[in-house]
Amino acid sequence: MPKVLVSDKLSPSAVAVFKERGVDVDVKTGLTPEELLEVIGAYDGLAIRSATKVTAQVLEKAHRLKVVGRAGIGVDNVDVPEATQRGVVVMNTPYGNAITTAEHAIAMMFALARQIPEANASTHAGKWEKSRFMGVELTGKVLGVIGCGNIGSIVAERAVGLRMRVIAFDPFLSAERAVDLGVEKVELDELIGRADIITLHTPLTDKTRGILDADAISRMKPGVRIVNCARGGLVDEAALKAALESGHVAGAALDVFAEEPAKDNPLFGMANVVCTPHLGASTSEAQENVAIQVAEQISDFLTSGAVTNALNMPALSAEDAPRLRPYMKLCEQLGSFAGQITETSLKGVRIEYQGDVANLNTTPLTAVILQGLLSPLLDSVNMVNAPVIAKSRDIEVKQTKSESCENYHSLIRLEVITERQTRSVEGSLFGGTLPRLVRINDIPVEAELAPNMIYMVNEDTPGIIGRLGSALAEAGINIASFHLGRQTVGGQAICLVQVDGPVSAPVIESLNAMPHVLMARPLTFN
Ligand SMILES: NC(=O)C1=CN([C@@H]2O[C@H](COP(=O)(O)OP(=O)(O)OC[C@H]3O[C@@H](n4cnc5c(N)ncnc54)[C@H](O)[C@@H]3O)[C@@H](O)[C@H]2O)C=CC1
Ligand SMILES: O=C(O)CCC(=O)C(=O)O
Repeated sequence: MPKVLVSDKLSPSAVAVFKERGVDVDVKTGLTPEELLEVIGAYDGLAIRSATKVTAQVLEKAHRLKVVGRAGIGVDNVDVPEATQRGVVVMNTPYGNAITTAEHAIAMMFALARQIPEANASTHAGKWEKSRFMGVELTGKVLGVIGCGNIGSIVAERAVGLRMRVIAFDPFLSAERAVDLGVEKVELDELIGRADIITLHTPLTDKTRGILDADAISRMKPGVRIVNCARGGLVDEAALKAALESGHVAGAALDVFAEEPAKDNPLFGMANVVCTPHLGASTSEAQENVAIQVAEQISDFLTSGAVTNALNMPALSAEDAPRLRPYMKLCEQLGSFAGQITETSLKGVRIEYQGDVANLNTTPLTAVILQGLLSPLLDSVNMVNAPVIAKSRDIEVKQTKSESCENYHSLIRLEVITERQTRSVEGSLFGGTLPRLVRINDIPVEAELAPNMIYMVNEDTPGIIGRLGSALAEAGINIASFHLGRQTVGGQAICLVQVDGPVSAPVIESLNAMPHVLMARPLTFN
């Protein structure tokens, strides 16, 4: 039974989902980084929010870990490239807390416009400072939304409902979507110059870090207000402080900070700054949504291989997973066959999906082919990191699909280009489930791939099979099955022999030394 660690505070519904779906679960919140390093090796899955930092060090110790699930959106607390390298799938729950976070941004905007936190504190203190808290109306004001994805677009819709004029900057916002939302799509400079209030809803990336820096702030309208419910690093806090002090920025509402937990921030204590401790996603509804969603996603992945909302792996629905499973096996074997007979460095890979298989989601199949191909050549390759490894090694991967297929319901052809030659291998499913090799280097053959095999290429002359049989008999190796194929009479021939145990290097050497043998290799398959 797969085992999952819940290391951040998640709704108890998550535990119920794990149990229902046959996953063993431990809840250990508040672990120190050292404690996490000690326990992580025992788990197949890790469910987190933002407190747990899934660092390279944690991943190094996580020998069994297959999946990290973030109950939320931002995964800046997970070393995703390192997870990918180690073949760990990283998932998030992209929609579950979007409404809640958008509502928090709207609440922050009102809090800022009407100075509600300060007025609240003053009233509780019995001061009744009615004339001190003069606010501004939001109706008719220009709201600049930076990042108009799930959350930004909900904020925009709500703001339109408040009769604000909404302008948005997002390189991926289409003109049609902008019209649907009732927002005006603008460039960043224009937004900065026109907005009365700016709200941020982008992820923190190398491009967005400091998107509101001193220069951007200096170009804003005097009296502008800034709301940040996305990530702390988007706004330069020192520049914001200076602009608040000078009065150029009238106020800021911040749910997120450059360093969190934020215990000591330069903006704390300023009169015109409203702060919340990263509460954007903190409603019971959102936490219930993301906890259930992350538990479902992790469980499905660990029990059926279904991949939902992964950031480093193609999606694979629970419906597709069983249909792809027999092809996965075939693809792994085709890749592994090609990898085991490849000696020089790989330049390119061409994959053709023909027939019924062309109608399926073939991205995971390509990932498995690459896994099979690279595994004999490199350590620790799996379907998560294989495409990344191939890319990092400049191996060009091309895939084509064709619904027509001559002799089979489905055929998968893999062509591997190395420095010295191009080899191909083709396979199909017999009876819809049984993987079979049907062609090697365009020579027809029909073979099931078994744990121990010998692959031999030879000249098609009499006596070869007899000598091969004798050599194996002398070495005490029992032959389970024999598969032959040839290009033309007297041309190149191939032979795939299934044997009952591993074949030693001296036996392979003796086969390679036989006359008319061009190549003999031991092969192993899972
Ligand atoms: N305060 C909180 O508790 C929460 C904060 N968040 C933060 O909100 C962010 C946004 O979440 P979603 O809207 O769900 O993500 P999303 O992926 O749906 O939207 C992000 C948008 O930002 C845009 N974008 C990317 N780079 C940009 C750039 N350089 N300039 C302008 N736009 C750019 C993207 O095109 C995308 O449309 C998350 O990345 C997360 O960091 C999310 C949930 C809760
Ligand atoms: O889990 C939380 O409270 C933070 C949510 C968040 O920042 C996110 O989903 O990106």
